[in-house]
Amino acid sequence: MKQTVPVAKGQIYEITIQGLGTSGEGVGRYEGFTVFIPFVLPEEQVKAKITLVKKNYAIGEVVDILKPSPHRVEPICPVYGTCGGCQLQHVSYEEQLHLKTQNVRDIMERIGKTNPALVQPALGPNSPWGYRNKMQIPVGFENDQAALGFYARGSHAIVPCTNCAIQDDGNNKIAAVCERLLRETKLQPYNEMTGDGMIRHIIGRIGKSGWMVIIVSTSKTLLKADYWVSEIRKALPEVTSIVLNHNPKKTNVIMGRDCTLLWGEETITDTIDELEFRLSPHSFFQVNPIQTTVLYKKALEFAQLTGKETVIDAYCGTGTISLFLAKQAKHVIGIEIVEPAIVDAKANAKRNGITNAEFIAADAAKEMPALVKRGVKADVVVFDPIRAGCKEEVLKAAATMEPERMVYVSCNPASMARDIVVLRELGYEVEIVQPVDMFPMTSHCEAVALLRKSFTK
Ligand SMILES: C[S@@+](CC[C@H](N)C(=O)[O-])C[C@H]1O[C@@H](n2cnc3c(N)ncnc32)[C@H](O)[C@@H]1O
Repeated sequence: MKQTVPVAKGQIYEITIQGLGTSGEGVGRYEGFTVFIPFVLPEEQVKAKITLVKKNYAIGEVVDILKPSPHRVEPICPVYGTCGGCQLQHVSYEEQLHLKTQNVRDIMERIGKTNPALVQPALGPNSPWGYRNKMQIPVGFENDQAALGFYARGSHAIVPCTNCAIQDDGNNKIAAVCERLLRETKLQPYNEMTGDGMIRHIIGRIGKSGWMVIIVSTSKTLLKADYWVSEIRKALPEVTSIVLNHNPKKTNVIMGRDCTLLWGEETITDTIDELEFRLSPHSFFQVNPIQTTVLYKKALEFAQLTGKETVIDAYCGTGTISLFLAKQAKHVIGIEIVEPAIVDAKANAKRNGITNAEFIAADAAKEMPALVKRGVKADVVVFDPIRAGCKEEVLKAAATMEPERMVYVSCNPASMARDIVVLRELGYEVEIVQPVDMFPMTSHCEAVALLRKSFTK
C-alpha cells in the first residue's frame, strides 16, 4: 500500500523524539511518518521545520524545543551545530555513554540476533574533551583571508575554528600558529572546486616524543619555508618534526604520497601502555591514546592468553594489537593489506624487543585461506577490520582453524553484528560485547566482542 507523505518541505510540525539514529540524529514520527532531526534527544518534544522530504522519510531542523530532556546540556563549542565534527555536545556525557550502550544493544539484537543483555555498559574516559592526538584541518577563507577550520555538516564549506574542544590542546596551538603564518606569508589556500591555490590541509600529530606538523600543498616546495620553520619552532618548542606533503591531485584524499622533511626528525613516537610506536607522516595510529589502551586491554582480557597460544590478528595495521597480545602469547601472526603499515609493524616489534610476532603484507581474504591450506592452526583469532567489516572468506577461514576464541574489535557495530551472524553459523557464539567510547561528543562507538567455539569434534 502506498504511504501518503503527511509532511511538506518548509512546514513546521510538533514531533516527539523516540530514539537516536546511528549518526546521532533524533528519530521521531509525524502521523507515523519517520522524521530525522539532528541535535535533539529521546523523549524531547520539539517543533521542527522540514528541510527535505523523501518517499519514506523526511529531515527536519529544530526551531523550538517544547519539552527538553533532563540530559540536555549547553554545548561548549561556539561552532557546534555548524561544524560537522561533533553530534552529541548537547548531551551530558553520562547520557552519551548510555545512548551508545543502547545503540550497540539495539544493533546486536536487531542485526546480530544476540541477547542485548550480553552488551556491557560503554566504557568512557575520565574527561571526554581534548582527546584527539591527530588533527587534519582544511585550509580555506574567512572574509577573504586565509583561515583554518573544519568542514561544515554535510558539505566541504569551512567553518573557521582553531580551538576545537575535542582536539589535544597541542593541535589547537599548531592550528593557530599555521593560520597566522598563512596570513603573513600570503600563501593561497587550495580551492577544491577550481583546483587553484596551494595549501590544502595542516596536519598536527601529538606524540610522547614531540609534535609533528605536516603542511599539505599542491606544490613540491614551500615558499618561504625558512620563515615557516623558524616561526613554528619559536612559537611551539614542542614541535620536533616539520614536513611538507605534496598532494597535487584533484582528490578528497588528504595526503599525497611524497613527503619532504623541512626540519627536525622524520618521525615522532607515541606509546600505548608500555609499548612504543614510531609514527611517520602516513602511519595509521588510533586517535584517542587513553581509550585505545582501554580497548586493547579488553581485547587482551577476552583473548585469555596463557603464553601457549598462537594468535592471528587479521587486520593488524601497524601491529598495535598484535604487539599488545604478543607479550602474553606464544606466537602472533599479523596480516595487513597496506605494505608500509607492515614495514612499521616490523619496526615496532623490533623497537619493543618483541620477537614472537610475524607480519604478512597481504589481503586477509586471500591470506587466511592460504594459512588454512598450509595447515596453520590458531588458538585465538582477532579481527579489527575497517567499517565495512570482514569478508566472508576471512570468517570462514578463521572458523576452519577452529580457534577456541575469537575477539572482534569493531569501529562499526552494525557490520560486526552482521559478521557475528555468519560466525554463529560457523559454530561461534557471542559471550560478551564491550562498547568502548573512543570518540566522545561524536556518534561513533567502538566495540569489542568475545566469541567462543560452540562445537566439539
Ligand atoms: C581499523 S584498522 C585496524 C588497525 C589496527 N588493528 C589498529 O588498531 O591500529 C583496519 C586495518 O585493516 C586494514 N585492511 C583493510 N582491508 C584489508 C584486507 N582486505 N586485508 C588485510 N587488511 C586490511 C586497513 O589497512 C587497516 O590498517
